Amino acid sequence: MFSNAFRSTVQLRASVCSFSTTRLHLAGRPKIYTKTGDKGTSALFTGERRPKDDVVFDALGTNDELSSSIGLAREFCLDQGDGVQGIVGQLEQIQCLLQDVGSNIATPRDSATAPRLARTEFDADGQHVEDLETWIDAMDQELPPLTSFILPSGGKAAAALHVARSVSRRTERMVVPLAQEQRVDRSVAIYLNRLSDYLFTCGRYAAMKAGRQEVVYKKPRAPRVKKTSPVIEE
Ligand SMILES: Nc1ncnc2c1ncn2[C@@H]1O[C@H](COP(=O)(O)OP(=O)(O)OP(=O)(O)O)[C@@H](O)[C@H]1O
Repeated sequence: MFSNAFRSTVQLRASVCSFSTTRLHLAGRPKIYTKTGDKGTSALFTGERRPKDDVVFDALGTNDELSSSIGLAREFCLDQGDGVQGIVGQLEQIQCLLQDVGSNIATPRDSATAPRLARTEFDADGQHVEDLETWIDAMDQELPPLTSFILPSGGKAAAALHVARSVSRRTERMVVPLAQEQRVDRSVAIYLNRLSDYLFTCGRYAAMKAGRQEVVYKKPRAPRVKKTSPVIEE
């Protein structure tokens, strides 16, 4: 299941790829369904087809979930308004970059042609990671220091940002093995790693701006053991 944003970008990108020639047309208008995926395989940007349970599609699908969960968090930030408008703009930029992350994942670095590799390179100069770090540091200046574990909480925007953070970590887990095998650029794994720190900080920041207390971890009390009178066996 794909978000419309993901579909439209993938299909836009697909239009420059060889596998787009299989798309069905109705009165000159491309249809959203090609039916080419019905047999359980799908295409990479190189045109290569693989089973849909291939690790590449796991990574692509999880990256899509990440963008969707950021989209939801962004909507909650918009609703919250005051104090988090800056985050809204940043999240939109990040969603655009995640489309580029998807292109990188869908273009195996170990087999794609040089022009395709160049077109889908991600964050070669580390600027996108640096932007995340700048945004994290700016929010940290305003936040109270962390003294205990916090639980995802602090209002709808903050809690949704924590969901996005955990999806970001799952995307990273899918991408790391591909990066280790040099099938995805290492910069993608680094970006996802920093993104989860950014989303964590955003969650705390949104809670603070909403005037909400973050729920902190408290060690649950051990159940009290009932004292029973000794059983005297006859
Ligand atoms: N289940 C999936 N999970 C993650 N990525 C997928 C999945 N299915 C397809 N993809 C990737 O997303 C791109 C766009 O998805 P799309 O749904 O158009 O593919 P399809 O299932 O092969 O085609 P169709 O839906 O037209 O039969 C594909 O080219 C492929 O790279």
